[in-house]
Amino acid sequence: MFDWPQIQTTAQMRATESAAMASGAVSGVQLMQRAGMAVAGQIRLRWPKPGRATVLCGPGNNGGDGYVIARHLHRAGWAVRVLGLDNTPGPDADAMKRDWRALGPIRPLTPQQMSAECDLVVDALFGTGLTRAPDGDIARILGWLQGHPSLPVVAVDCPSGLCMDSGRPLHAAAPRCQLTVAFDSLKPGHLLAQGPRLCGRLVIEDIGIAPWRDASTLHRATLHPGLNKVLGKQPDSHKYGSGHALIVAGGRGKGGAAQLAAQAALRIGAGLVTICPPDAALPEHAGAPWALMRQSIDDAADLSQTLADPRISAICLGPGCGVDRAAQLLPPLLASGRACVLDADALTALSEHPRALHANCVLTPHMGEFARLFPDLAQALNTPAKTGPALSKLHITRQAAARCGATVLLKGADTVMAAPDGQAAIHSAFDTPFLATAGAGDVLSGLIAGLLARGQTPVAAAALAATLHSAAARHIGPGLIADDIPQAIPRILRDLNV
Ligand SMILES: NC(=O)C1=CN([C@@H]2O[C@H](COP(=O)(O)OP(=O)(O)OC[C@H]3O[C@@H](n4cnc5c(N)ncnc54)[C@H](OP(=O)(O)O)[C@@H]3O)[C@@H](O)[C@H]2O)[C@H](O)CC1
Ligand SMILES: [K+]
Repeated sequence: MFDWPQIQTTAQMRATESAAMASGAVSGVQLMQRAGMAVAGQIRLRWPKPGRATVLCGPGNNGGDGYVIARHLHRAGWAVRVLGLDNTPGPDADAMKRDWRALGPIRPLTPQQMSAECDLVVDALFGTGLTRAPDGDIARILGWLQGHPSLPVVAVDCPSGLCMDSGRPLHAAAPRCQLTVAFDSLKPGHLLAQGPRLCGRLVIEDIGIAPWRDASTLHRATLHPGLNKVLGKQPDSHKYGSGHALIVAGGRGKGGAAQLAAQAALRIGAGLVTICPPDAALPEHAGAPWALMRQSIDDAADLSQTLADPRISAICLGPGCGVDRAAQLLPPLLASGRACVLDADALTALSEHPRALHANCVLTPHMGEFARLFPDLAQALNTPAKTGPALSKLHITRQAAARCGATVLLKGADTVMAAPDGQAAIHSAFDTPFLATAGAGDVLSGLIAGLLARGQTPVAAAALAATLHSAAARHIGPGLIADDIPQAIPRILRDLNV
């Protein structure tokens, strides 16, 4: 999707790594050397003056990376203490352990060996192989780190104790790291749930295994310069070439939400946008923006008649609409097969009166709305995570999309969108908490409607809209009100050279 970075699950990472090694192009030890060297390089870049490092090496290959890191930091003049286990790790990690032993001792991996007299801790305890909550001495070390929050921790691949498939900690004391250096690809856990808070600054290092990756159906939705081609228009374009979005509005005194959606659809470049309140509320929509067209829709028959115009390419139903009105308008809307966004009151109507959806629908629930539509999935996510891979927001969104046959965008600081065929994207925006404000969701629905009108596929429209929405919010910053977001879209488009 749009050249967005691939995200790989831990199972996919293992398969990629195995395929790379099976090809004979690279060995496990070489991969470990590259991984460890990359982390040491990132540490030296950010802490140019050599100091005192404690490297915590776990029982698997993550620990193997730790021994490589220790060796490189030692060579760069750092005073390095290594804490590791006696038991034999895999052959690659064992070889790296032996190389370190030629330079320095390995102390027991116990909390008694932890000392605040150091400048940096390297967490190479567990990576993608974590299957359960750490216990015993390792759990106590994690607790010790939690008790020393001012000590910088650099995570190798991920903070230990965090499930990389879900972003859910399997242990309450998973460390809050300053820097995480991950290998080859993002994993879902870097972007979901607690992952972003625990990872700190995230750097992905290429270790040369990209050619062996399976084509992923999961991407990170993010702003990048290539989007200018997606969002740009041809010099000879005609307004109908960019589609016609219809935004259904609610009754008297309830038109604001639809206005926000309509302005967003206009700003993102739908050729025409018409706002459709019931006749009694039409006068309330008389003012600016003058680019917006108005047409009353009173009932299902009115909507059917309006949708007879094939140039209407997307409909947004739900914001400020009223549950009864949404329930009344859903049948003709769904029967038309037209691309549509179903939000707010349309989602409540759907949860009260379930209806067959189709592949051109985008549902945009927040967690509360999702729980009303898919109670079993929401409840499963609420069950504490004890083993990895733990159930994630990604899993339940994919399951919901497959079950209802429509694209589902599950909102949050980590927004997940999934299509019924499994295509999915994660947009992680933990830096825009001020987006949790009245009307912001209506703007998101309008952006999706505008992009659907312009011909984007449902999952692409949802992922692009989520990305532009948070970019616009970031541009405005704290103090933002939802009305500001559509106004900021032109600035984001200009920055993208659209
Ligand atoms: N992907 C790549 O291309 C590369 C990855 N590298 C690094 O390798 C790790 C993944 O290594 P792996 O050995 O698969 O896993 P871990 O190091 O995370 O450790 C798993 C071992 O620990 C055991 N385990 C799991 N959970 C626990 C727990 N709670 N307590 C104790 N032990 C646990 C597990 O064994 P079990 O059979 O007991 O489950 C494993 O033995 C990756 O993250 C990268 O850092 C390469 O170095 C470079 C290429
Ligand atoms: K780690």
